[in-house]
Amino acid sequence: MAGSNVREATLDILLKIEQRQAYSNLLVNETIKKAGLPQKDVPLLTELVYGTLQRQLTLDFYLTPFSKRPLERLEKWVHLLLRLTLYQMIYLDRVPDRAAIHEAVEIAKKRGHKGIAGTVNGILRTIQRSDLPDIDALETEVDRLAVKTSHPQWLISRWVSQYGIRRTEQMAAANLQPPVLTARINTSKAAIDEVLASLQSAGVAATQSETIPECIEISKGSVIHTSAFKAGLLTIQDAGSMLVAYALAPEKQEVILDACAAPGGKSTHIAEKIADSGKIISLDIHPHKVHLIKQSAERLQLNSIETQVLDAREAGGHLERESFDRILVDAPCSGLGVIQRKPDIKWTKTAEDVRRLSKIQRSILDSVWPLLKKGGRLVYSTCTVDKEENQQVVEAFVSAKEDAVFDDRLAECLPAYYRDDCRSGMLQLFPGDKKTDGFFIATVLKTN
Ligand SMILES: C[S@@+](CC[C@H](N)C(=O)[O-])C[C@H]1O[C@@H](n2cnc3c(N)ncnc32)[C@H](O)[C@@H]1O
Repeated sequence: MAGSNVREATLDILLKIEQRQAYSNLLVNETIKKAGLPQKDVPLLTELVYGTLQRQLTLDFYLTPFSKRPLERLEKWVHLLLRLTLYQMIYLDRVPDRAAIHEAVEIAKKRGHKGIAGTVNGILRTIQRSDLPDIDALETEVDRLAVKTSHPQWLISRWVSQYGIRRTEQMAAANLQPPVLTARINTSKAAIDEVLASLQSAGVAATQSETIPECIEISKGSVIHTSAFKAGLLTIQDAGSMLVAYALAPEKQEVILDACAAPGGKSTHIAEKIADSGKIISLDIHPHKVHLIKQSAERLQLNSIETQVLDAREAGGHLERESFDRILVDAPCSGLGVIQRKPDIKWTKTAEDVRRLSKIQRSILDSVWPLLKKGGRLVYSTCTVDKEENQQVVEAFVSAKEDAVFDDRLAECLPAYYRDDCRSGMLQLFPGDKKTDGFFIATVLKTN
């Protein structure tokens, strides 16, 4: 595929994301599969889609003074083509500016008319000759940080009010870095060294993580076509997610509820931890997603997982009271901790979504609580850093239940590297801090 085709494919993906037709990660994977892109083009396509999406606010800030029309009044594809090209001019050293501009003009000629190609050419060539506008001239610290790190202003002010400016700077900067790709090895089936060697022979470069025993960090190559993956020796999972099974601390033969389980990353980890003994009931509200749990369990040859399509807010009325030793609520959330992997989240989620989700999270907790045995442990987790979905949900829940207390043995359950960050049965992980996504884990005990 020639360079302009990669850029056209990128433009199509960006347009679909803009029209909210799908999430970035799904579209990139689907396009790679469908278009049968040669392997050598995949890194460039991935970089162009994610890079342009990640940097879009900064790019628009730079483009604005050079466009006669306000950017939002340009045809959408023209606006996206300008963003995509400016991204290459500013952030991709390996693409010469004139090549990026030439490709853009060719695409504009093909998609539009001569006039549009001329406008695109004019804007980009003027930028090439000029100084970019100065972000530091913006009035407030929040505005400067928002534009510099390309995050919506509302989100930066929200993080500043929740965590202060330092932490916000750190998170926002980390979100612009390429994410660390990690996988979990099923160490009951194979030694890490064996799996690493098998991956290496398949062209995958990976090393064992220094923080979580069964975790490997992948620096090159794709694992899903390897024989080790097909044999069920590993699962792609973020390091933060791996900590959830630690926090739950399941024991052999126990009966466990995973209330929001698809695609099954944590259910399968729990099953691996208890050597596939006991029973894990894995619920999800979406039938097609429940299918993914089944597929994972099959690939990993795990028999202890039973799936059910069920709204966890109604689980209390469908499952037996006090029948579970442990319950995991890995709740639906805004995903504001995984912007590094899914940059569209920062442009699509709103403060209203956070509020709406926090109500769902609370009602799931309320519904499953009666199902937990006395003395049992519930783990609440999310992949967001927002306090309204994390501490505030779980603190309000615990204070509303007479038989619920935070379980401050959380730290003991976790690998040493994470222990100091636990506070009264809760752990908030931040992007850019401990090589994980932004992730929250709370442990709650049901008193006798
Ligand atoms: C954070 S994801 C779970 C990820 C999963 N635990 C894993 O590790 O692979 C949240 C899941 O909750 C599901 N969900 C959303 N609302 C739900 C509800 N009311 N009841 C049950 N599942 C729900 C979503 O379909 C989604 O699969």
